[in-house]
Amino acid sequence: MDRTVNPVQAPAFLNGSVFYGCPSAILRWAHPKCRSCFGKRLELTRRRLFAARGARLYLRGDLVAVDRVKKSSIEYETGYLCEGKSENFPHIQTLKNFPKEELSGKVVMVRFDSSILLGEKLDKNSLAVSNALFTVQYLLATAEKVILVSDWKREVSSKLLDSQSVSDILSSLLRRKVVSLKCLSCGVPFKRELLEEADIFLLENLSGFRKEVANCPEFSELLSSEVDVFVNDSFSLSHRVLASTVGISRFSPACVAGFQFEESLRELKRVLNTDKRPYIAIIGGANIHGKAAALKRLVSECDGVVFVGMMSLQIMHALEYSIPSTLLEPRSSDAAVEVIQSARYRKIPIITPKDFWCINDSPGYQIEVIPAHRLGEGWVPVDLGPRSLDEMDSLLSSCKKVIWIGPVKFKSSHSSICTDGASKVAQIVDRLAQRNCEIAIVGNKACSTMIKESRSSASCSVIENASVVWEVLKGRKLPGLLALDRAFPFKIDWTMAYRNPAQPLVVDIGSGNGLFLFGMASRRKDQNFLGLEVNKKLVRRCLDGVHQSGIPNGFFIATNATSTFRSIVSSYPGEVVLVSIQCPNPDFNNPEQRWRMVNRTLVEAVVELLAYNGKVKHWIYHLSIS
Ligand SMILES: Nc1ncnc2c1ncn2[C@@H]1O[C@H](COP(=O)(O)OP(=O)(O)O)[C@@H](O)[C@H]1O
Ligand SMILES: O=C(OP(=O)(O)O)[C@H](O)COP(=O)(O)O
Repeated sequence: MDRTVNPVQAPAFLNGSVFYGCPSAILRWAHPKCRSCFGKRLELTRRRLFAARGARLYLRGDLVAVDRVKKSSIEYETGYLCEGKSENFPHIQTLKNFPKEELSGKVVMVRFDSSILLGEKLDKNSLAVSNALFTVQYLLATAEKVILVSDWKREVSSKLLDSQSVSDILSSLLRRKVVSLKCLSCGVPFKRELLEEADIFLLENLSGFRKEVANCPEFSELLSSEVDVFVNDSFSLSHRVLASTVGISRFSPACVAGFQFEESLRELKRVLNTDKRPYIAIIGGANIHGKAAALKRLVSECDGVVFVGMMSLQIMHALEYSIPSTLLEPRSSDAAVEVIQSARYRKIPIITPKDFWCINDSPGYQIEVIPAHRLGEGWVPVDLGPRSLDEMDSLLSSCKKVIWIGPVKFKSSHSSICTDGASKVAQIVDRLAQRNCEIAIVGNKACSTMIKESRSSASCSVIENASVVWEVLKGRKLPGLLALDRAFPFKIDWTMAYRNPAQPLVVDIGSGNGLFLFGMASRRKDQNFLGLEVNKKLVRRCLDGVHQSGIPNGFFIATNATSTFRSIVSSYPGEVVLVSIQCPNPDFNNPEQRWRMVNRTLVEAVVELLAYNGKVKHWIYHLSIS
């Protein structure tokens, strides 16, 4: 793929002349506003820093060098990284918008979603299946070779699914011979001649490779051998960092979303839309502690919350109902109290079941409807009771949007007893759909119950993999999505950027007005300097400066460095010896309000790409990662 994209649509200005007297030269072209603000800004930043209590930052008074961050020394934040309340989904590259002529004669790899194409009950008429098949058929018609890759359960309904049987299933779905290709287990990149045999191939089952889950760069590189364009069509894996979805974007000249991926992203946006009011969330499932951040967000956006699964018992415990300790989840009480407090603060109803179908622990157990306050008497809830369903029905009757996320399910070894609470919730929701209420269904069990019970033709937004939605609700970025960021240049022509692109590279993230970069570049002619800055105007001005001064070792790209650092820097032919991050937004006190430049995605990419003995520098203060 030879397409070169300059993200600022500016030519690379290199006229061969040498750049002298850097500081004054910079001040000549730097915007007057930037000049006068610069000192002030640092002072303000310093003050903000002191104020940021609890943040693990300390001042050093000047530029400090930190030894290369060792992977083992990083203790990643295990809580949620809130990066703004709105999703800020990146504008991804899509197959639909990818120039057809760029596909011609190319080898394209499709990472498909086995839960769609190899599902036990495959419905060829479903939108997901037809979109997934369309991606492959479209590529068969436009590209030269198609390589399919996925992970799948080795056994489905006691039938062993080896690569050959999956090839056969795919052959019959696509009405085209799919040939199995065995190259991953040998660990050697395959030769292009191997592709002469057919038009479409299937690689081995990725679930057999630990390097896939560990996102090993060598494995991503192996996967991408001979691949010109990578198409990700497995949206349900977007919350995970896999070699075949995220790592591969480092090695593929172009990465785009397939038709099914694009449609799922659209669906996700519809699910999260909060325009219609009143908006009620029906929340099922367990693990209130792990979902605390997501629940806080739902409570902050909804006009009412109804708990229908194990989480309801944790909330009820915090509301001082007597709940047997065997039904309480570890570390659940703080999260439950926070959810209740947030709901009270917003004066929105928080509904827990008023009664349950329960079994007792006596021999030959009985099943009965028991009011919520009697749960402590040896009764074990197995389903929602009729009063609970009636209350839900009346609360929902006037709402205009409902999200149902998570199963109506209680922890019980007697779950085979079918009292059908989930079906009754689905019937309530279906009646709302018929009355023009916008419906979003999230999670496998909620979706399958809804499909079974739906009598209306009204459409619902559906996301089967609840984890993706929970992650977004927690405020996390989806790594699978970031890997398809449209801002990713297909390929940077480094020979246009630098006179000698083999020199060691220094990257300044958030290069702003370029002062630092120009200063360094004039002093160290033996290194190249790259500024990554999100503000396009500043970048244009910096590129003008490069042009006017003829500096041979400085270059700037307008981009969101957080999501594109990996893709841009990984294609640099030389070593990355220094990454400098100056004054990253220190406003830790109110993370929800601000876009955080330094986050897990960026730190991981820096750690991965920095040369051995490379350094990370912070201006004014040092961000302690441990
Ligand atoms: N994700 C990002 N990618 C590239 N540059 C960024 C990003 N976020 C912020 N910047 C740039 O980094 C510089 C410092 O940003 P920031 O710490 O937010 O300070 P300020 O409060 O001065 O904007 C600014 O020039 C800003 O435009
Ligand atoms: O919908 C859900 O599960 P499901 O897809 O099995 O029905 C849950 O919300 C998923 O939450 P979990 O990821 O904590 O199991």
